[in-house]
Amino acid sequence: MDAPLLSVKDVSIAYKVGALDIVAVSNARFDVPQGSIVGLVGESGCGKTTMARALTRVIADNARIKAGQMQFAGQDIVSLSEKDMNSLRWRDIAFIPQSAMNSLDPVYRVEYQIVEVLRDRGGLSKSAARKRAVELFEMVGIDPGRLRDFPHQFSGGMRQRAAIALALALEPKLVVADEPVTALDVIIQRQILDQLRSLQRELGLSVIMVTHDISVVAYICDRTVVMYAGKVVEDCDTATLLNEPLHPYTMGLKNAFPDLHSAGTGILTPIAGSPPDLANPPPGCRFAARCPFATDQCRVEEPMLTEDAPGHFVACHRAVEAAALREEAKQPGTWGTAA
Ligand SMILES: Nc1ncnc2c1ncn2[C@@H]1O[C@H](COP(=O)(O)OP(=O)(O)OP(=O)(O)O)[C@@H](O)[C@H]1O
Repeated sequence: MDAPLLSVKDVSIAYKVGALDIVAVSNARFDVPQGSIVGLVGESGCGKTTMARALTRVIADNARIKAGQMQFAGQDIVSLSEKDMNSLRWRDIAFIPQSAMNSLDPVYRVEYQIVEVLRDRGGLSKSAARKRAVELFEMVGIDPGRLRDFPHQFSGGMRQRAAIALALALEPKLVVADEPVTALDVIIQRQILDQLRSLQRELGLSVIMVTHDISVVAYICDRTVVMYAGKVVEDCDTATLLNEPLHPYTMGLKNAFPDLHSAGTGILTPIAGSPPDLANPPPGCRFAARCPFATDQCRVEEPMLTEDAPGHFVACHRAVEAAALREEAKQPGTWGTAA
């Protein structure tokens, strides 16, 4: 088997707020195989964006990567000099933010912005960059006649496509997309995800798709990493994750989202309660207070992420009983009773 394009190993990232250390990502580990789409999924605040941004090393001033390695194509992103990291950005690792307005500047025409990236970062001449901008717009399904528009003249879906075009400008190996379709309606979401999928196949890209929505993961991701309160709790291929999840949190997430394929008529069951305070996380399993299956052991002893079956990682003391727990998890009453 090929070496993964990216290998995240025991990464911890903390924010300093006054005297507090908020450990937003704690000992995260996962791989991104070459040419695959890997979902990073979990509720708001679980550390997905922090993890994703750390891959480009564009993190908040008060954030620090405290430990771990991020091996990307043989280089450790954590220990690269700022100069080397800068040459990796755009060219090897590109970022698509949640709001395209974070990558498109409202005061410049879209063409100018794409051409600037191609000239500055890619060393293209002005005429070659203009030609490439036309190709990129065609690639993401926007009429190149719209290149001279300003971002505000685009619909939300077009802006997001333009942000994808910008990210793909220099043919990166890895695209990190942070909730790229969250702000859009479901039909446009599907169109953009389909487009991203076909571009990913065509160009042999690897993609990290950050999302809180497990239906997005189901729709597009080959593998999925589930995060809870800064920890990776499950990581496996998406079909297994959806059909035979081992972690109760994954079981709960599945009940909580509509299916992107369906009209969304199924009954949704939220997971009662909220995640713990990351400045003062509880001992044991961080999900225990909301887990309908938690035992005394779960409340005191932290479960380690272990490989339960080849390529299937889980951090749960009760993983061996998962088949029975999955049946219980399907009952809506199971989820309202967490302490
Ligand atoms: N600049 C910051 N300073 C202090 N704490 C922060 C900062 N940015 C994020 N956090 C905290 O870090 C934790 C993880 O946030 P992060 O944005 O990575 O989560 P997320 O899963 O991407 O959530 P969302 O989907 O809401 O963006 C949260 O508790 C958040 O409040």
